[in-house]
Amino acid sequence: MYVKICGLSEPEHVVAAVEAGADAIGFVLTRSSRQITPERAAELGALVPEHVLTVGVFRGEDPATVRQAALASGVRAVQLHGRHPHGDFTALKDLGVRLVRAVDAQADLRCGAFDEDLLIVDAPQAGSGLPWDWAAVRGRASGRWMLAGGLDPANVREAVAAADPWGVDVSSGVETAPGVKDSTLIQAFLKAVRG
Ligand SMILES: O=C(O)c1ccccc1N[C@@H]1O[C@H](COP(=O)(O)O)[C@@H](O)[C@H]1O
Repeated sequence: MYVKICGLSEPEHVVAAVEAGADAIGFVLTRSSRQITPERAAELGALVPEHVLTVGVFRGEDPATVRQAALASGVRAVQLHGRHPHGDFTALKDLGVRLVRAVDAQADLRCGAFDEDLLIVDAPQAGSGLPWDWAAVRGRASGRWMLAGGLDPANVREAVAAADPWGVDVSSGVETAPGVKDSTLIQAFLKAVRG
């Protein structure tokens, strides 16, 4: 099970996620309480080994803005959250990073349909921490797709059993307050997923 821990802003939490076995780490580079600058993301990314994917999270920005922030931060992937048109992914194809499409369950749920490398199926309200009807996506998404939205160490096994995803993605569920990550919760999440 592929695991992405998102919305990191402090070195200790980046190190905790890597040591706990995360496959991907997300830095929010768009307007949010979790937003960090591309320069901060570059500092944090320097702590992440090659085999772990660093992901810059964007929502609503145009491809030129995404490109600029991706280059400044050095992330290895960009996540376009929401209903970005196919052309936004095409425009970023030459950037040399992985492309991640993050959408709600009503969108096209075939990973690769927009030339993306990874797909995230999220709650209607991204980053809210609110659980949703995970079972509704079972059998509808295909390829390398991650379930997100309201996951935490206590419910992630139930969510995986309900939706049968290829991976999982969490932010709020490993925080003690909005935007405040907790290393113990990060470790507990990885342990709950991997057993
Ligand atoms: O986390 C944010 O602030 C955010 C802002 C803008 C777009 C996406 C955002 N987060 C994404 O939401 C899910 C995690 O949701 P949850 O907090 O665990 O319910 C994940 O895909 C993040 O990348």
